[in-house]
Amino acid sequence: MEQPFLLETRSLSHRFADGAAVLNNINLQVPAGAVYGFLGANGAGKTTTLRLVLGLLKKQRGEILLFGRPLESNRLQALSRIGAMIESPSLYGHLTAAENLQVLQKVYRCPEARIAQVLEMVGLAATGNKKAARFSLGMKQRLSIAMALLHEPDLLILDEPTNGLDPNGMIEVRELLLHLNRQHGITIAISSHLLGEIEKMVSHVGIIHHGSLLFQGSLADLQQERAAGARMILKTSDRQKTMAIMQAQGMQATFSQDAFSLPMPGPEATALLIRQLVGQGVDVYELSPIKNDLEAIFMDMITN
Ligand SMILES: Nc1ncnc2c1ncn2[C@@H]1O[C@H](COP(=O)(O)OP(=O)(O)OP(=O)(O)O)[C@@H](O)[C@H]1O
Repeated sequence: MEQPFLLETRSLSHRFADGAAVLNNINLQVPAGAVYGFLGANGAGKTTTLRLVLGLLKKQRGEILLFGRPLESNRLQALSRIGAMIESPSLYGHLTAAENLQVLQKVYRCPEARIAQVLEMVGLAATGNKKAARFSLGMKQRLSIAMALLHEPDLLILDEPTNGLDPNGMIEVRELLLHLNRQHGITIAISSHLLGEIEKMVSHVGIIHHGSLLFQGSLADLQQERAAGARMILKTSDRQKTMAIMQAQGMQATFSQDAFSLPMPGPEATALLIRQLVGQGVDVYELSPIKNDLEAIFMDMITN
């Protein structure tokens, strides 16, 4: 039977020698063909997870499966199918893009023609004699991605590849990754703390918080989950009357910082609420849904 996940972890946990557990039972599932966004704030445990997956850290508890087989019994073969960028790019500034790639091409012993191919794939084919030190940060990131692509991997694992980039650089990298996924069929796992940025490119999301996976699924699943828990903000001129009217309608509202927050009612219940408020002389200053993007979902998930 074909294994549907290129990367999977089961109950992966980790503790550094000097401290508390940093990963608790992480069950990542990266389907073939996905762009999987691994989201979490700084220190949530993304890099530790990715380092474990690549065998850069010694596994303590749980299982890691790459291409459907345990990492430990299949390490070299699995890693030969993975391109990774974990730490910030280590490029030779005094070399051109092609020369940087030549260094690795000799290590990997892949055909020299592959260099021109990957330069083309990442949009650096026209950089000629320009030294890497003079590249923009976005170009440097793309060159690092070219390095990760040199041995024709099926899976790219990128730790915060848009970190430190300006908006144009982020767009460049995002478009490149989408191109690699759609045109070259490469599955991508990308970590980020930039929620708005990643939302535009991922098909699947895993959200990690304090070492635990809070959510995993497709972007559509996440939005659905969010819609089920959608809330709205209500500001009026009279707190007591408003609360009484809402309670009479069976609405569970909370009040803080001069506004009510309540589960999004249906259109009829909303209309009735407004009619009753106005009918009892209460002015409605604001009635608005809480922003429904990944950022809001994430905030919801980490504050609840
Ligand atoms: N070598 C180490 N020794 C001890 N603690 C560590 C080590 N590396 C990471 N940590 C701790 O483990 C936790 C998770 O760190 P990790 O780097 O995995 O988070 P992250 O989500 O990748 O965040 P960032 O984006 O800041 O790298 C943090 O509390 C961090 O301080």
